[in-house]
Amino acid sequence: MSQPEAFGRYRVIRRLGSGSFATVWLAQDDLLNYPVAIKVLAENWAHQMDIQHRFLEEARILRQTDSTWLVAVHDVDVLPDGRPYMVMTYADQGSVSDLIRRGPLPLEEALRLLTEIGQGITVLHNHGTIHRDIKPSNVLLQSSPVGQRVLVADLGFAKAIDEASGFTAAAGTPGYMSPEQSIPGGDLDVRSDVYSLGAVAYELITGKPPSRPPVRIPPGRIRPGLPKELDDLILSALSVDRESRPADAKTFTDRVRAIRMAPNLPQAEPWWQRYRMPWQRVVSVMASTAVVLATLTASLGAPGLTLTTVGYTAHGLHLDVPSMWAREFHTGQEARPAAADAGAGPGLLVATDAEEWDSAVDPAYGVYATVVPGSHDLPAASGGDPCHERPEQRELDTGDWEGTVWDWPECNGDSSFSSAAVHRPGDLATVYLEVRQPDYRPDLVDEIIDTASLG
Ligand SMILES: Nc1ncnc2c1ncn2[C@@H]1O[C@H](COP(=O)(O)OP(=O)(O)OP(=O)(O)O)[C@@H](O)[C@H]1O
Repeated sequence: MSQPEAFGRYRVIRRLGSGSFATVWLAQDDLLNYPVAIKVLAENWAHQMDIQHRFLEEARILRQTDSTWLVAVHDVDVLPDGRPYMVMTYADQGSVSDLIRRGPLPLEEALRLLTEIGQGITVLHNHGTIHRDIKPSNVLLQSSPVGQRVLVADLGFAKAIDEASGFTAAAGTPGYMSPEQSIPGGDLDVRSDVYSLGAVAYELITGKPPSRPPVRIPPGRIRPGLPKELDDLILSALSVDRESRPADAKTFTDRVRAIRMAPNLPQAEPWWQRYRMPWQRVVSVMASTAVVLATLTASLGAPGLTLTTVGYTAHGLHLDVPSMWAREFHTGQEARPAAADAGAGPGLLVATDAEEWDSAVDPAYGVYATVVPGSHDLPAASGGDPCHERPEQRELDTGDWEGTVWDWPECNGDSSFSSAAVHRPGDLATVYLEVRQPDYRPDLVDEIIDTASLG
């Protein structure tokens, strides 16, 4: 769509973005000397009466609710070609999704944002409206004299359109939508929004949305040190059974506020996202955990990734592992039976939780490594199938290390698992490794292998 000069009295400055159903423009109200955001329904939808009706309905709700925590609609009109548009408050600081991408938020900041989002949704619930598409990209941010405030936007318009246009597919955004939303025509109530609030809370705190329901990993597993009440609240909001969720946005928000106001709110340093921190901060965090991590040092490996060097002196094996996994160390950890059958003896385990390393329900993230002397091959290393399905097998050559990697991109739902048997040309020893990580990143597996050294 080419840039129009103006919508009515509003002079267009630039396009802010497009969604599935509309384009949003930044414009200037020259009369009042104020910037506004103008959302114009896309041409292909604009001539369907039911969709026009929904568009205006969204504008009406936002006009009527007129809340500090919701995007305000100042005006609506129709262009000469029939496309309706609404004139909204301009959110000049992007969205919560942009904010999360920039790095981990201090817990206090995450809870403040969550409280404000919850207040916005409470206003909608009091108005008898279900948002239906709460996610970080639909929560906008605006500068205010006291800092920054949240503006909840986009009232589930996409969902409304799907219903209005008779699509049978379920709509919403995976990761944020409640299980009942994935049933086309499923009956929804305010507790669907409570589920999404739980998902947004999960992402604000851990940096990533929860897995598909049922969600089994509490946020405190990814960001240790969270108040237990917060873990419990988020998991209850994410319950598959909506009877187990907080009754509405207000109940949820009141509980977040109480946790935030409690004396001695912990920092709950975000281990999982530490690699996103600025470098200086990484150094100081590493220094403060050096006692726990014994003789380890921090180094930067892949762009943006903080690695901790670990050594297993029994085998002269050293390798770098992501610092956020290096919480517990076990030397002498038994190899998986199939690997043991192929000659792998006990090795080094570095993980977020050594006891849960092999748990199918709630696995820990980390790296297991051992050395098999006198061997060039470990054909059975992938056996024993920790993930109950066939792995993807690939050959690896890092320049230093050669061998085979077996990947299970989705291992029991909540993590990815890889095992590898690699050797250096000329060495009569094989290094056997396992990596369990939250997301499937084969590049990370390869990088860990690449950092290995023997001798
Ligand atoms: N009031 C606003 N102020 C500033 N930017 C806005 C405003 N409203 C929307 N935007 C931005 O405009 C873009 C398009 O928004 P829109 O709501 O149409 O779609 P979306 O939410 O990105 O996608 P979809 O509707 O398909 O889920 C987004 O990048 C959004 O952040």
